[in-house]
Amino acid sequence: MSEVAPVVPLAEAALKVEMSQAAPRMHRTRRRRRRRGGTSEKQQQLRFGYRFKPIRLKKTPLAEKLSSCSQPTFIVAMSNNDQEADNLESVFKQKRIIRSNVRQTLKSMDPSLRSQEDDIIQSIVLEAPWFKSSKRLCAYISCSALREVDTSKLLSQILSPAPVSFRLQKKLYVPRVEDKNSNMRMFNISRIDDLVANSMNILEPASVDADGNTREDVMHANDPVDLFILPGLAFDRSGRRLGRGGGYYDTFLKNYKELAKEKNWRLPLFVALSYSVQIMDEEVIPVTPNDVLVDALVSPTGVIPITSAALGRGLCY
Ligand SMILES: Nc1nc2c(c(=O)[nH]1)N(C=O)[C@@H](CNc1ccc(C(=O)N[C@@H](CCC(=O)O)C(=O)O)cc1)CN2
Ligand SMILES: Nc1ncnc2c1ncn2[C@@H]1O[C@H](COP(=O)(O)OP(=O)(O)OP(=O)(O)O)[C@@H](O)[C@H]1O
Repeated sequence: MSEVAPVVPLAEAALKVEMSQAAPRMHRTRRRRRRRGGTSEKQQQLRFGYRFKPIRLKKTPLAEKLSSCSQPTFIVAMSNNDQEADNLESVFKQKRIIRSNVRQTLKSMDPSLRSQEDDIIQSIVLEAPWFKSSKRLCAYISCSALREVDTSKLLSQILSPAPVSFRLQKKLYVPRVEDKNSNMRMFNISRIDDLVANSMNILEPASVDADGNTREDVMHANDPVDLFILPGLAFDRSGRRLGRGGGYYDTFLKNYKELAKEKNWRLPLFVALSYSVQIMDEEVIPVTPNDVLVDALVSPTGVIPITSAALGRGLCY
């Protein structure tokens, strides 16, 4: 809907979100990232055919002109709702472009490299003190057709019976899609055999076990989760995560964070597993207010701690 708006809001309205393909500027952060072995813009150009650059609010010529006017002017402008819808549409469009490019890159990844990276990533996790000390975990069941980082070794380790005299067995919750409206639950399982393939060919638990007992839903558990192991299509070094577009994880994580706040629980650590080719520079992935940031990434080159929560829990490079 259109409405009359004064000049200043219109100048702001004319600020445009754009995905720039402009020439790169070499700066300190980027040089630092390159030293760390991150995905440089040049590498992104090679992999994806063009460079992803952070989304920036850019002043259009109209905005420039309007902000230099000294007299108040009234002209027809878009309503705030229309602008928000436009910005969201632009973010979703950019997400679709990145998804499509990363899917292609993953498809062309050499299977033996993928399998090596799977092993390294899982070994890093299995050896990590923050993993060893986690008693309750939520993890995804990897789907190789989707080229997701393998979690099978992690899951079998988590589910392997602990020696009687040893520390407590870990408790594992895994996702189950409830409907097409971004609703997902996390159910406790104790054996890999508890899983059956869903319509998307991803293994998931039935809501009742083989004996007909209702499985424990993590949202009704008495104790907090220590660690989430998250999937995703792409990640950036500021902790942004691009999923497969269903909104399942973002919706779930938002609800879980609210539950933890209500119960006064410490927040879990949110850790995503990523092949090297899925990691992008800081703030390259566009986000909406619904997107939940991850605390750290585990890639074949090591752990990338992002938030103070990650550093506080002892995650380091
Ligand atoms: N292993 C795993 N389990 C998970 C998720 C996940 O990402 N990985 N989910 C995370 O949300 C939920 C399921 N969401 C999913 C959403 C899309 C697709 C999928 O097959 N997407 C295709 C594209 C389909 C299309 O565009 O029509 C793809 O990504 O290639 C799979 C699972 C819950 N369980
Ligand atoms: N917390 C939320 N509440 C309601 N809807 C949400 C929430 N988070 C995401 N969505 C919706 O889900 C859809 C997909 O969102 P988005 O593209 O960010 O998902 P994604 O990060 O790719 O997927 P996922 O979170 O499953 O990995 C969007 O329509 C978005 O509005």
